[in-house]
Amino acid sequence: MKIYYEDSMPYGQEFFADLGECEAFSHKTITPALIADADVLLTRSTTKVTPALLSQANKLKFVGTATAGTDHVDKYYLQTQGIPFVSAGGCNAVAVAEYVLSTLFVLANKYNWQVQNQTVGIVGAGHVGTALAKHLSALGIEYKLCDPPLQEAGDSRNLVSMEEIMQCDVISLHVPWIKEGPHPTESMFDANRLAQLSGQQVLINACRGEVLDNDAALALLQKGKGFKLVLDVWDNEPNINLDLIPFTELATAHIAGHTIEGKARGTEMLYTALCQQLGVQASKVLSNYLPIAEPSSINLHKSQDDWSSLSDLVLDVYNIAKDDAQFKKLVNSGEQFRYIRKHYPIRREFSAIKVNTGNFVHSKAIYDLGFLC
Ligand SMILES: NC(=O)c1ccc[n+]([C@@H]2O[C@H](COP(=O)([O-])OP(=O)(O)OC[C@H]3O[C@@H](n4cnc5c(N)ncnc54)[C@H](O)[C@@H]3O)[C@@H](O)[C@H]2O)c1
Ligand SMILES: O=C(O)[C@H](O)[C@H](O)COP(=O)(O)O
Repeated sequence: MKIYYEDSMPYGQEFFADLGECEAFSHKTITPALIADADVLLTRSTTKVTPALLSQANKLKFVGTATAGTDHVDKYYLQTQGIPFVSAGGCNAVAVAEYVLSTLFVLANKYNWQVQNQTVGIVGAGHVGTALAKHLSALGIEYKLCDPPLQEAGDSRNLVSMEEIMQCDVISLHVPWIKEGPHPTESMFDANRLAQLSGQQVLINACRGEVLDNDAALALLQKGKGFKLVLDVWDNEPNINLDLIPFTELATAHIAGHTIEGKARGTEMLYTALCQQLGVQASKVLSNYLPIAEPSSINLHKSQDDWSSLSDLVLDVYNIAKDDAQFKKLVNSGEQFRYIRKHYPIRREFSAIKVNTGNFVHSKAIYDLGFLC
């Protein structure tokens, strides 16, 4: 059996080698001819899985993406061909939640806010939205969730309208890119909605660039409309509108989900699904491969107040300001955008790090964030 996996997938060889003959490919050089003998195709979001790409893969039996987003895959085509398709929803939900938390602490330090006094509006209450809500809850930060599809499906949580979300201090977007149907998300934040934001409000987009009209945002910001924009994802990646960058508070190269755990969990999820498809017992687990974090334990800083200690801890483990500075220094083309993503430094999730909290008053919050005791 021939298995092709995208080279940006961590531990691809380790997970799949026992299941067949494995070959890594780059999204930059993959062609229909290269994967003509594929039984299995495993990608990340950088490979566009189109009928054209699969046109010679006549014995393809399984396609998987080790990502949460699936907009790069022609799922309808796979269905018409009877080819099973699997994605890795939830693999990087915690990574994105930690990205948003880091954003909150960085902006709180910059603008002298009390982070605990902010209300966060979460659009999309799926894996990422729920993980973010859990993190905010651990810290006692108020949040609201908006998800009309889940609301219609009878989700038991207290889901609110977009109008209520628009009143929040911070709005964080966690929906798939959906072009049509009853709840499309493409340009959900269009010129009209963006114009309703005040100068104090923060808008974070860490889902898909096309959910927020980048041109409209730029036009408003150029006119002095002062909402605070944080972008991890962009229209038309990797060839993004570079003019927008100076108007962002924080900007990164679509790396919100790029912890080692977030990426590798995606590989593990595909491995489990492929084993199931093949009727083989899954015997490998991610914990066999993940390296020990560096450092693997942290002593809580003795800061002037409790919230500073929490802020210092979160920013010690992941400080988005560093990614923002690197991005703004380096990015000047689509190629550079890709380069920054490919060479993203090792980032760990809170769950890889033990915190010695001593008798810190918020020890429970720290463990509820996922840190090890
Ligand atoms: N930047 C990154 O690194 C990164 C990482 C993970 C996911 N993502 C993106 O974020 C998206 C969400 O990820 P997830 O794992 O939570 O997916 P998910 O499928 O678990 O959740 C998405 C939620 O959005 C809701 N939704 C759909 N249309 C909506 C609308 N019009 N208004 C409000 N809610 C709506 C759905 O009902 C669902 O509950 C992914 O599709 C992916 O594109 C980006
Ligand atoms: O959808 C996802 O899971 C994320 O956007 C993910 O981070 C994409 O990662 P990539 O395929 O670009 O490595």
